[in-house]
Amino acid sequence: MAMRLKRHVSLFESSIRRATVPTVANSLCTRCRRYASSAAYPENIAVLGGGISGLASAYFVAQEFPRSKITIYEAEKQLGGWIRSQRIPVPGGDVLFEHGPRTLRPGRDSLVTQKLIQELDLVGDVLATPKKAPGAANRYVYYPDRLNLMPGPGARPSYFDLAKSGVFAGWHNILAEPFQSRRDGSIRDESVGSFLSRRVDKRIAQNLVSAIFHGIYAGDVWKLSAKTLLGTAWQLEMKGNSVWDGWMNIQGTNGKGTDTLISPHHLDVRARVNQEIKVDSALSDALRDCSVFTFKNGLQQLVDALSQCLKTYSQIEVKLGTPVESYNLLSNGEKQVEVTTKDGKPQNYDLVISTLRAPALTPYVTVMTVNLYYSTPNLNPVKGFGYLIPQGVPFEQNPERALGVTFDSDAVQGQDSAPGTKLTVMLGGHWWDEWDTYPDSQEGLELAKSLVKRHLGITEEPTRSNVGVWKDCIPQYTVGYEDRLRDYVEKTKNQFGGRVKLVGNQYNGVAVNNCIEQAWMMARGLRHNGWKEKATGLESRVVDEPWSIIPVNQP
Ligand SMILES: C=Cc1c2[nH]c(c1C)Cc1[nH]c(c(CCC(=O)O)c1C)Cc1[nH]c(c(C)c1CCC(=O)O)Cc1[nH]c(c(C)c1C=C)C2
Repeated sequence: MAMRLKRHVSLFESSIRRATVPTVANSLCTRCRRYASSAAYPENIAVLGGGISGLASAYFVAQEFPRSKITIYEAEKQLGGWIRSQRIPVPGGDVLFEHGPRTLRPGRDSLVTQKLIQELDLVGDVLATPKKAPGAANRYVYYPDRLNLMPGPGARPSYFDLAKSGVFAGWHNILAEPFQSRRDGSIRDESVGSFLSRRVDKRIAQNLVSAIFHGIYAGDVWKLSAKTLLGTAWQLEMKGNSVWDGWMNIQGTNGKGTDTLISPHHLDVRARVNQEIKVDSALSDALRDCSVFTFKNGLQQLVDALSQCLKTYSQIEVKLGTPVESYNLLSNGEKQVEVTTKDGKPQNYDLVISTLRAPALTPYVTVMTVNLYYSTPNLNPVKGFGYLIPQGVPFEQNPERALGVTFDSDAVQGQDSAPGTKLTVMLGGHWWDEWDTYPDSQEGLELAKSLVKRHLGITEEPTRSNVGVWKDCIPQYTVGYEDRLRDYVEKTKNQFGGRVKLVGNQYNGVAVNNCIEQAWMMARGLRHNGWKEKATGLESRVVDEPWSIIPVNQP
């Protein structure tokens, strides 16, 4: 703990040094700082929402502006949003139940998360699952009435069995893709399902790709946006007469092997991350060749370490159980934003970072997670990461409306002190769209037990279980998202003159890594008077510029 605090203090001091040099003149004149237009830094900042996006925003903004007072408003009594890990006592020890997000991916998107892990001194607590471990390599799709092992590094499925099940039905039509004419240029967007049906085969969307979209978005491929979620293929289609032709047309552009396309926003993020983020070898070695990673006490360890760290900053105040009702730009000439909470009196801020939901931008889905622990080890006859259930599975094979099951005792090892078998059944998502009420805990448990009995043959009663309903937890980037985002960014910029910055899982991806990266980008953009600019922080995300061609392996 002492070491952690020392590290925070030294980071804090170096931030103060960096921030003090250009602000000396203004810091001498506190009266000047009262007026936002001439102030060197925002005196009062509000962060709306205490999930991972809000906490990471407060952390990175505090590094940029060590003299600002930062208030975090959180509606719940607890920080961290739906990242929630719980230790449950069981006979012979305890086990960790993960209710929401459970693992992180180690790719390029995780570099800012890695920086955070280092600064919070969590490197020694990282648990990485090697790519070749059965808990990573064996990924299954349930179709139509059995588990199918998917091909991948370390997994050798029987191609005969795969062909027989029909899970890959329609793939041969990929050979005809180059001969399908490209879309009409006036089409602004379409669903993932429609795009795949048009370019390849409807069965690919129904029986296979919908499973992957269940695993990430718990969403419906017939509603999710191809332009947003299959961006590269969507762009390539218009670079030639087909996706394949577009791909061939961009090859050789850089003269350095295979080329690909990258959006202006991702190019910007990549350049800044490469320039500024350095990861120590201790962490990069720990994450080399790993498929996913988490912490000894689950993902909540990251939230807890971040919250503890923020508590050591005297500039930060956390208001729990304080839902924000509204925020409005004041017309007092000082460009301040008035934040009104449910019970409190309004407070004025020079800058607001909102991670709150924007209902006009995306709908949400609700997911039920049912954690099951059995004290019998190896109860599950299948070893692996888990399985996903595509939309094309017949109703009688999935009357519970489940999305998939993770095999937690295989996927992450080193969190539990008691042996046994741990699974999580995920239900609902888009299947529950328009539902007014959801199954209660008892019904949820019964649904999960009936599913694992039919799919995995597990009939034993779980020793411990937990059921959670996460209302509106995953935003859905549905058809037309890019246009709605552009309008929303424009409207927010004009309405608040740039004094409201936008961060969260509604903008640049739903993964924890995406949220942390975006918080860092936002905070970084506040430098050098960036906080005063008439911008929301998402301008590069909605810029109307062509995608760039870069080598696939460009760092
Ligand atoms: C707890 C429910 C969640 C579901 N999706 C997410 C959560 C938190 C968010 C999410 N899940 C995955 C990603 C991809 C990238 C990443 O950073 O990890 C995101 C943003 C991956 C994932 N999660 C599960 C699976 C099978 C996958 C697929 C890809 C892979 O092979 O890693 C588990 C799982 N998550 C959800 C369901 C329904 C589910 C089922 C087993 C919804």
